[in-house]
Amino acid sequence: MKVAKRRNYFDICGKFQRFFFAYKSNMKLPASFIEYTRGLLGDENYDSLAKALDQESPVSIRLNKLKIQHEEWNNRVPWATDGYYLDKRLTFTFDPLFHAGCYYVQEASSMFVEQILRRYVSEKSVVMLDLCAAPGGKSTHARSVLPQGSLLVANEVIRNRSQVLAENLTKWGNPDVVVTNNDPSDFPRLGTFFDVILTDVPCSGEGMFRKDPVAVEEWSPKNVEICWQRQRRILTDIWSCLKPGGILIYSTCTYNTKEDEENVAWMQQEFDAEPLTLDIPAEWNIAGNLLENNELPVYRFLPHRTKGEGFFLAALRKPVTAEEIAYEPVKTSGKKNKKDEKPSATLVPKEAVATVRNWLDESADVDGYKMIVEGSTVSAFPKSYAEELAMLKQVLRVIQAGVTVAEVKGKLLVPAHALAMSRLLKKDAFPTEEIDYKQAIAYLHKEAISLPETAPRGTVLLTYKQTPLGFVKNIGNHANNLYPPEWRIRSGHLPEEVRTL
Ligand SMILES: C[S@@+](CC[C@H](N)C(=O)[O-])C[C@H]1O[C@@H](n2cnc3c(N)ncnc32)[C@H](O)[C@@H]1O
Repeated sequence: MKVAKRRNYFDICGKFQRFFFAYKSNMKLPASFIEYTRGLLGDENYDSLAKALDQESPVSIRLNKLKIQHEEWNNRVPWATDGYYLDKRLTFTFDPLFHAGCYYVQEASSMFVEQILRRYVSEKSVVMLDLCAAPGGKSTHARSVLPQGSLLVANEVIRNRSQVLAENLTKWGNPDVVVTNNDPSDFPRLGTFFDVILTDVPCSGEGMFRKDPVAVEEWSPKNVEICWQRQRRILTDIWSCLKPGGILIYSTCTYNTKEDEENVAWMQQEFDAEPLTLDIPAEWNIAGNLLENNELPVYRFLPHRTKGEGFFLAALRKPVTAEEIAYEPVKTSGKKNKKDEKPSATLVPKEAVATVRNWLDESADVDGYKMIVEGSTVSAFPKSYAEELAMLKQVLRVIQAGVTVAEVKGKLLVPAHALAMSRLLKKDAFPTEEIDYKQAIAYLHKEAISLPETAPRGTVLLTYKQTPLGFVKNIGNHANNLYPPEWRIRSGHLPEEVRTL
């Protein structure tokens, strides 16, 4: 479809007042949003959009192929290999398979990122940055789609959100991930480091109005202004980290052209970037550019045309002739401080590292992983990216790298919960006990579990529907629960009707 091209923002918001609407929405939307968006889309399209915003949001999930082997189900999200619409919302909090990382609850339109990755990032392994990554929808998705041998750096500037990001990526189970907690302005010292950068920037959130009433409350024309300017600052900071020939994916969940087309046109001009096109089946109903006299290839999801929320995406390539910028190591004063004189004492004996290595699955290319000992923990990280990790650690606040495999606690070597979630876990490294739904929920509440008399003593891996859920230490009359306390289900109320995958 061709929707009406954009008129001047202020013409529409300020001078041009309407008193009669062909369709009046039940959702209370800000008048200036209605005026502007009606001008942008045209009456007919705006009325359809308003109607769609009064419907319930579709529910969709993305399955994790590392954990669930599935035949193709009905109701697939057309642009995502493992994305599915559900008829009804599941009781996600009370579904053990959700906590085991078997699926991610993700809005369908935003799964479109997959199309760019499959078209432009499929041939060789890459180092990809997801700059604004929490809670991790697009990071977990990218991790499932990137070519084998790629490294994903997932960053989130807000500290507590970066913990949620780390949790979701841990549950997703792919070890080739680094999680950082930095402002975009911290990155340029890395030089031209990344082959692919995803900037799913903070935006005015118009596309989320139906799902999130707070987005409506927080919206204002002033906030739109703040957003597009902040987006340009973020893009300026991060563009210098993209390798020549590298790809930047830009996305928002908003409709206005200031944060969308105008920012993409600005990048094209400012950075001499090449906009990239995709061949999209017409029946997907994805809309294009809404700016007048502008043919930039951009991909817009409008809830009355596609089953999902509002979403915008464009991709640009950095010229291959662009300058390569070297990484700038941190300069030290030359004086050694006390901390530098001795490497920090490790609390992990060598034999323990050898034991831990045996917990990893040989069929998962464990030889490609280096065991890293820091303080009392042992992690596994891809050897081929050891140098990149050292640079990232110099420049950024790395909060997680690879998979934590074990921790030494006193004289004990305790397997980490992240190992239970990881594809690196050797299936027979620990005795396992299959538990039922009631026990699984008790485990996720971090309650003590009772295992059958026949269960072995010591560390036991609990599985639910044959999927690893986490470890316990079985001491006979009960088993101590090793589930991370900060991840436990906090709600004590179990709904009467529970719908699980
Ligand atoms: C649209 S959300 C990201 C959603 C995420 N990509 C996903 O798919 O789950 C934008 C993120 O940007 C972060 N953010 C806020 N201000 C920022 C800034 N100035 N620079 C970078 N990121 C910022 C927010 O905390 C938020 O997590």
